[in-house]
Amino acid sequence: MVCVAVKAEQPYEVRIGKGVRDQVDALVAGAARAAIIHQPVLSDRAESLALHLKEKGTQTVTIEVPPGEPAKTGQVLQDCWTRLAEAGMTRSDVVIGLGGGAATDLAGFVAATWLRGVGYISIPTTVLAMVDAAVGGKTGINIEAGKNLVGAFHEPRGVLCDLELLIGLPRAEVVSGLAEAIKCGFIADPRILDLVEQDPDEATDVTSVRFAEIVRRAVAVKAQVVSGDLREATSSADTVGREALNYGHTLGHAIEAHQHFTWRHGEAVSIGMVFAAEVASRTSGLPRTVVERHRKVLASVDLPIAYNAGDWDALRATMSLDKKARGTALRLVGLRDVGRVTIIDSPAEEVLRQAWATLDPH
Ligand SMILES: NC(=O)c1ccc[n+]([C@@H]2O[C@H](COP(=O)([O-])OP(=O)(O)OC[C@H]3O[C@@H](n4cnc5c(N)ncnc54)[C@H](O)[C@@H]3O)[C@@H](O)[C@H]2O)c1
Ligand SMILES: O=C(O)C(=O)C[C@@H](O)[C@H](O)[C@H](O)COP(=O)(O)O
Ligand SMILES: [Zn+2]
Repeated sequence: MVCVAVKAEQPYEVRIGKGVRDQVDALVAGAARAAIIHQPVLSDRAESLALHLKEKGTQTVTIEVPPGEPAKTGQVLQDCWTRLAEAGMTRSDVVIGLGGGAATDLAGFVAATWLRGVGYISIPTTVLAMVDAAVGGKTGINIEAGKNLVGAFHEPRGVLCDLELLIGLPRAEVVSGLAEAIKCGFIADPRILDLVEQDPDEATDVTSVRFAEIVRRAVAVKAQVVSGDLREATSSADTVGREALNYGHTLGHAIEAHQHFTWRHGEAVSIGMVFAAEVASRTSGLPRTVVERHRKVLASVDLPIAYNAGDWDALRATMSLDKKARGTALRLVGLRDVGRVTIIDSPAEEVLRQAWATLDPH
């Protein structure tokens, strides 16, 4: 098993291995009640975890939420609060999030808001949630106007990644998670790019050694970046903190909103990274070879690299609600080279349009 430490007010570990869900006991210790918020596909596992905890003396309630983005809504949040009230959850009790990133984002936000904050344990069950969503304490929900516009920072007590849970995960979901791993490759660890490029098929095989190394490396990047800038508070053009993890997300999130949250997050981020690279090649000296490397490595695992379903002006307006924007200035994460992140402050509208035009598949 691999343990990756995250520095926070209360430091915690991301544990990656097989059977790590058995380790939940130590994290629940001291809580009289646990609420397990899970996606429908995990209902059997949620029930067996609940039974296990009951046998150890912890009262449990299981709360099933819709699969995917429909879980990240005000209505579902409110339903969860109602269930916690019915269960009599107190400040010494814990919420457990079991599922993909949509479920862990929601469950973390439930924990952040219930009684102004109770303990939270994350058990991610998708690639994307393991390498990204479950780590770092960003929690929240979407509103129609945009992605994750309502949320809080609330760090988990621990993150348990059981790679065996990924067996049976649809390939499209595996690949969506790889988009975030590839992002980590471009911003910090080029070895991840090598691992995908050398054998894209094996990279998408969740039972392979190659895949396990990609996951470990991506988690290490996420943990290191988050540990250095927990609240996304420090960034300048030369020293970029947690905002680096938002590479590809300014356009990516706008696409998700315009597609009414029906797209996979990683697919939208994939297009967003190509866009950001195209902008960076015009503003920050990113070599064209690196821009083309984006297209090649993303396409090698069947991630989308083109987009023609959008009205630019509408997408551009949504991008203004990106959380990195300050005042009227759009701020984009860019690269000077692989592993050299920069902030592109107030890019010229013409440059954005040019980068947008390169996404046209025709
Ligand atoms: N908080 C963060 O730092 C952060 C980081 C990255 C992404 N996110 C968020 O994460 C979300 C995307 O997460 P995701 O890609 O995991 O999507 P998801 O949670 O929607 O899960 C994808 C699908 O896989 C199913 N699923 C989950 N586990 C499964 C399993 N073991 N086997 C089979 N099916 C399974 C789910 O029911 C769902 O239908 C987005 O909302 C995104 O904004 C948050
Ligand atoms: O952890 C972070 O910080 C990230 O930006 C990781 C992203 O992959 C993730 O999608 C995050 O939820 C986006 O954050 P947001 O602040 O733009 O909503
Ligand atoms: Zn993301």
